[in-house]
Amino acid sequence: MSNTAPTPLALSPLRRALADALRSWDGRSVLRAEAPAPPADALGWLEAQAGPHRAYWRGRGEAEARASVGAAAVVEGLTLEAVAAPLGRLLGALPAHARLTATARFDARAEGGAEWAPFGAVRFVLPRVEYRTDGRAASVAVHLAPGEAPDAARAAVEALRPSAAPATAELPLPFMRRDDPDRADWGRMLRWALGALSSAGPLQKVVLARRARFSFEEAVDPFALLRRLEAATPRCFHALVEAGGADRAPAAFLTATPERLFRLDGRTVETEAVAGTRPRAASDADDDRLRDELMGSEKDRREHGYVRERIAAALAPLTVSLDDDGDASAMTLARGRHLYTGFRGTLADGVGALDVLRALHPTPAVGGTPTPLALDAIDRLEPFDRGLYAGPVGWVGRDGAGREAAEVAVGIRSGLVEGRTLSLYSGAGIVVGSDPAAEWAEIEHKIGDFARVLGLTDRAES
Ligand SMILES: C=C(O[C@H]1C=CC=C(C(=O)O)[C@@H]1O)C(=O)O
Repeated sequence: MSNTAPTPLALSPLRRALADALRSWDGRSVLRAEAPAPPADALGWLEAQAGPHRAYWRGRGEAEARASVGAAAVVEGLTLEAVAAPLGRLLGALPAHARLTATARFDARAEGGAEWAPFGAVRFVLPRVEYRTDGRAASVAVHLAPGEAPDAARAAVEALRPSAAPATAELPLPFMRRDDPDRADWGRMLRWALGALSSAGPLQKVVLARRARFSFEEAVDPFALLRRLEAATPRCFHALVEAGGADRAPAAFLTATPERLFRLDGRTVETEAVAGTRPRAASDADDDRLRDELMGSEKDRREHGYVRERIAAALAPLTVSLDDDGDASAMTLARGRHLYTGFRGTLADGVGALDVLRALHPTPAVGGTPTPLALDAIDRLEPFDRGLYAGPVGWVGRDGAGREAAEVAVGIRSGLVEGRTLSLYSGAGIVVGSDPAAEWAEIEHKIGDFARVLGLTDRAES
């Protein structure tokens, strides 16, 4: 892949595309002017740009990556319900290919930690400038929101910077690690949860998470980190979202998640239950044994079953047809395996991406069963704010034919970079029969993707 930059000369097509688009713009819809650009590494392009709302997205198994900077419009609020009306208007004004980046806190009701404040609760952003490439061809697009002055787009085009060469330097090693909860508190949390699960009460499953916070001598480069994570975690969604930064470096949320919350292509919706876990092993024989153990585990199937049941119940009122895979299969990742069941349906008339998002999030893969009781238990037991961890992250918008389209992942296997601090988050489903030590180890293995690219394997997996 070439790292040729969008030099001032290469901006001429975009300037012309913008001038052409402005001539026919009615000012009431979103303007998108797009022109070919030299192919570059999308993260390198993004790293070089200055401005707020830098974001990156590559769908699972997809060649195309999109990087964006700035905002032509931001729709945000405290809940998904609160943004429904303005979001609907903005989505209705989008042309083909245009997307809004989407993020939401795991639990909008939970009290937010200061570290997550820059990200807001629910946020949809129409990027000012977007770069997309599949590694062979590339383009740059600029947007204007309804009613905006054309100069906002012209200035953004002139402010574009040449791509940065991908960083090759080693990532720094942390000098300190702090776990919230620590092992003793994890034991106490699990005892409480297992007591509630085995009582006659209605709680059947709760997903409990941990945070491991690493301190470094120097600032962590989120772009270098994500670049290495992408290489280490094929078959995952990769996203980076920056927020804040007026008076200090912006915070960056990163995820390398295997789990899709949903995908929308016109009227077709796809989703999946992903729950039940085993690590992979180095030898084929051990790897096969662990796979068979997962597939045959009554406890993991139960954990998985709650997610399947909830997805089916949540989508039934929104769809005219809904099929699932039947039996669960194995989702095989670079270092781990999950039980997986795919769902595919056709949405009823009038149902859109936000309805699907509201119905599905949070599934019992990250919350529990029944959802409200599980959220209360998470709020009460976890000694940190999940923020965007396990929340929806992705995009909603239009495909190349102008149909409604969306892809939203579940922001697990994620981290928050704040200057010289990196916080890693992962959780595990707890049901009757869960073992606290095994669940601690499962989470340690899940944060291992990040830990490995940081050169921390021994410390993180001991
Ligand atoms: C909640 C997480 O994983 C979920 C997804 C797959 C398997 C899971 C499990 O087996 O516990 C979790 O439900 C996480 O990685 O933070």
